[in-house]
Amino acid sequence: MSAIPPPSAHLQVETIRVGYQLGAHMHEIVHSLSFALQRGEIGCLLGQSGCGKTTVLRAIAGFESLIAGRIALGGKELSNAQHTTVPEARHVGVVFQDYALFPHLSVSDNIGFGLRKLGASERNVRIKKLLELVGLQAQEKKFPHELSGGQQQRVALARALAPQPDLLLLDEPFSNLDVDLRERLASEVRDILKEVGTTAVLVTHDQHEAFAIADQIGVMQNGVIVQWDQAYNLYHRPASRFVADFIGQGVFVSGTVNQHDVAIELGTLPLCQGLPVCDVDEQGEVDVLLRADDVIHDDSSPLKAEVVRKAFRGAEFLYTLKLPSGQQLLALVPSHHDHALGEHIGIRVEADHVVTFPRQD
Ligand SMILES: Nc1ncnc2c1ncn2[C@@H]1O[C@H](COP(=O)(O)OP(=O)(O)OP(=O)(O)O)[C@@H](O)[C@H]1O
Repeated sequence: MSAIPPPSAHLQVETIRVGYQLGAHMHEIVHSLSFALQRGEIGCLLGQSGCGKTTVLRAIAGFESLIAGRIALGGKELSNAQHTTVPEARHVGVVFQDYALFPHLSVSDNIGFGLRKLGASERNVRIKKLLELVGLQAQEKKFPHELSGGQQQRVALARALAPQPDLLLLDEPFSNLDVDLRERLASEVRDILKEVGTTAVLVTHDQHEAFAIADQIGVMQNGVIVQWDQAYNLYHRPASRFVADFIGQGVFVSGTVNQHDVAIELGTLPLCQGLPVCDVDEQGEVDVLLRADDVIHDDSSPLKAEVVRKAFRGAEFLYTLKLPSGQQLLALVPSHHDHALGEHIGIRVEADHVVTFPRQD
């Protein structure tokens, strides 16, 4: 799935293999992984704990050498199997999960830390600009312990951006923050990176964070990228059952492909709606992915399903519904439709893109 990057890309990660030496044995963690980013693009490696995302980031930063492959930035080769340019010569900034601010330095001095080569007035102008960029003008004299987690992470971002790196790496930068704040800060960070035009790679296990910040997302599984795509396509056109399961909420129901449509317990769904070419991979018995937002609550529908579980999400309920056959579905329903467990409610399916996979028993 990971294609060889185009030679014009700003960041080229090309068939890299990375591992850790355990005694006499090299334990390979990342297997021939490739992706590329154009200048100013934000990429994200998204995957479960232990899949190797941080290892890829460390290889790009120059903390790990390559067993094979190459990494190039701005046309300059930084790593291959024979050579690893040291981290400090790469012009790559890193923002860590734990902020790693200097506790004894003020916000301004933290931001200006990497600007010591500049003259005092140039340095101050740059610090002021960065404070403005991250919205911390009022906090410039404070020390890290006087700031909230979100503010500290903004200082870390400003400090990493100060030397105008060719690439910024963000290693789970929001994982110490509240869930609510995470997504908000992720989209603020996106705005900041877009304003300065910095190319960036983020690693996270949180898909909402990935969706809020990235232009392109690589879903990782066991040291490989299984799909490199935009968030919309990962959700609506997952390339594998693993991606379908990992991204978003949904279930698989059994179906039978019949020329250009698929018959499921809830009716018949067109397989190629809106597509210029109808190219149906699977034939016969399949599993059909139904997202929670594909299942619509409709009192007038003759199709009924029993509410077996419900989770209040504020604006919506996430209902788990049981069909007469026993198959279960998920449905996101506006929360003013408050139905009791055991109640039978009318539903219909409204799926834009029908995604099928070979039947798995
Ligand atoms: N220094 C190391 N020496 C040996 N093995 C390591 C080292 N660092 C990581 N690993 C192993 O490499 C695998 C991938 O680790 P990595 O940190 O890249 O995963 P990750 O996807 O970033 O996970 P997490 O989200 O938990 O940080 C894990 O099995 C881990 O135990």
